[in-house]
This record gives sequence, structure tokens and C-alpha cells, in this order.
Amino acid sequence: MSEELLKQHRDAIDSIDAQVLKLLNERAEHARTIGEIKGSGVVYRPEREAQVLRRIKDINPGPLPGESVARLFREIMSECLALERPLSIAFLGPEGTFTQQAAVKHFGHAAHTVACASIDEVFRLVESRQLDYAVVPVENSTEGAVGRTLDLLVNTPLKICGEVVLRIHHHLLRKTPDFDGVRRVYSHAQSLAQCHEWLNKNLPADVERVSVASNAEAARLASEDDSFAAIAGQSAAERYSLVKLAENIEDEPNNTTRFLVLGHQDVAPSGQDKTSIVVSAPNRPGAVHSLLAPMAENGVSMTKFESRPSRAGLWDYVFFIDLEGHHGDAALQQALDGLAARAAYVKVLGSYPVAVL
Ligand SMILES: O=C(O)C(=O)C[C@]1(C(=O)O)C=C[C@@H](O)C=C1
Repeated sequence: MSEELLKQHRDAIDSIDAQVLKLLNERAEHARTIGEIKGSGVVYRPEREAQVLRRIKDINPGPLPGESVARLFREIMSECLALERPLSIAFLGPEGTFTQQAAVKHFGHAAHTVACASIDEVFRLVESRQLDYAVVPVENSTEGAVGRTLDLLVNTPLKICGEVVLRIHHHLLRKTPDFDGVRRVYSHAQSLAQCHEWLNKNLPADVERVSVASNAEAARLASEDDSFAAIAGQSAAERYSLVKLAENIEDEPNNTTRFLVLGHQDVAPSGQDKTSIVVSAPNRPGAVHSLLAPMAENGVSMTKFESRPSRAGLWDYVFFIDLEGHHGDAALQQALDGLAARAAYVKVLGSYPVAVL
């Protein structure tokens, strides 16, 4: 190893770091001025953030991977936004849940995340404007929809202003690094279900499986008693200083959860958007089929169709539909008009950028 050559490269890095630092602060000054121009208006602009991140990925010359530079710029924008005004984000707690991981992935580390005891409380704190935005789970690739989130979306005045897609990795956690003496495994019911096959194969049949309110709560319990283990993610492991007895124990390797970001604003088009709606059909044969016609007629693609019993009547259903495009697009507007003429009820839950990270 040539010490001289090493020094040359380190000197070059020092000089580049000074330039990067100067440019970062110049960028921050522009953001601060933008904040002054916005005045008391909404500072967080999801469509602009999506455009910035997409552009960074597009123009990235490498060798850093596109995903990595996008993550770096996510943090840069998070700090710039905090100079305009720091954001407070309600998430389904406690600290260390996948929902908190999703909130940080979407808003970056400069946002202030606040743990809530239930999905209802997350909605309530943002509806009453005590906190700025909400992050709630809406569907998992193996377990399906999160019913409480869908139910609350029907009546909330909040709008969907973003989505977060998170790969879910579950680990078996314990205070000590071996399997001996584990009597009980705690986790959220959905996580126990997502690791069912692995547990059958790898743990003795007499180890009790106990569901608790969250994975983070499971990790907390495991940190208090060495005869307990927990199934939870990385952030819960770190938070409660637990050892990973086994990593990535989810049965489905592509296990993914989708989260929604909710706020009070209507988001402008970003160029690559989704629109979520909730619809109820009159209770007669062929009604659901007829609901889908306006989308086909206007060339609007559906990315999700989920039915859920309406809490208003015994046999009535509501349908949660995700469409490609923004509700301001002409084709989508026509499809929505056609739908309004056929459905008993239609509500646009929001148009928002397709997840970039
Ligand atoms: O463009 C804006 O409106 C800004 O406030 C700047 C900026 C950024 O850092 O790029 C910061 C926050 C917004 O959510 C979007 C973008």
C-alpha cells in the first residue's frame, strides 16, 4: 500500500467534502427562502419530493446505486424541510414498530415521530391537527388488508398524500444468544401468522405462541424475561438490545407491507400518481360488474380492488379501489364521473405519488 497514494485520495475527499458541505448549506438556504415564500401555508410538498427523488435516480451517474443516492437525498430534503418547519408524524406505536420504520423511510430522520396506542388514535391526533401527518399500515402481501385502517378511511376528513412500501423482515429475538429454555414466543398476530411454517419447523411444539398488540411490545416483554422470545424487526431488536437467534424467518421471502400517509392537503400531480377511492354498490345482481365499466371505458388501470363489509348494513359491501393516475387527469375524471352515476356512494380518498424509495 502506498501511503503517498492514500494521502492523495484522502486529501481529495477532504476537499470534496468541503464543497459538498457548502452546496448542502446553499441548498438549505433556498429551502428556507421557499419556506418564507410559503408563509403560513403547507410546507410539505409530496409531489415535489417525489420528483426530486425520481430525478436524482435518473441522473445518477454511479458508482453509487440509485436507491442509495435517493436515500441520501431523502435525508437532505428532510433536514431542509425541518428548517422551513419541523413536521410531527403520528404512527401506530410503540417505538420500534415497522410503522415507525415506514414513517422514517418516508419523511427522513428530521421529522418528529410520535407513537400512538391505536390506529384510531393516529387518525384522531391528525384530524384534530395536534400532529401534522399520519402513517398507518393498510395491507400486507401475505396477510391482506388492515381492516381498521380501511374502516376509518371511509369517514375521515383526512386525505391520502403518500404511500410507503416496506420489505418486512422478521427475526427471532431473545436476551441471550441460544435457543435453550425458551418457553414462549410473543409477537403481533399477523407476524406469528407470517412466520408460522418457520416456527413449526424450528421450535419445539410446547413453546407457547402468544399474540400481543405489537412486535415492539413483544420485544419489550422478551427484554424483561429470558424465558421469552419475540418475533420483531430490526428497529425493535436495537431498541430493546436483543440478540437475533434467527434472521429473516418470514415464510414468504417477498413479505411487504404498504402504509398510507394521511394529512389535510390535496396533493398536486407528480407525473406518476395513484388515486385511491372507496365505493359502495347498490345491493343487486351485476352491480359490482357495472362499477368497473367506467374504468375500462376510459382506459384507467386498477392496481387494487378490495371488498370489505360495510358497517352500515348487514349485507352491504364497500370496495377500496386504487387507480393509476391523478384525479385531475381527464381520463380519470371521466371514469370517476361514470362511477358516481352508477355507485350508491363514491369518495376520493386522495391522489398521491407512487412510492419512490
Ligand atoms: O420545493 C419546496 O417546496 C421545498 O420546500 C423544498 C423541498 C426540498 O428540500 O427540496 C423541501 C420540502 C418540500 O416537501 C419539498 C421540497
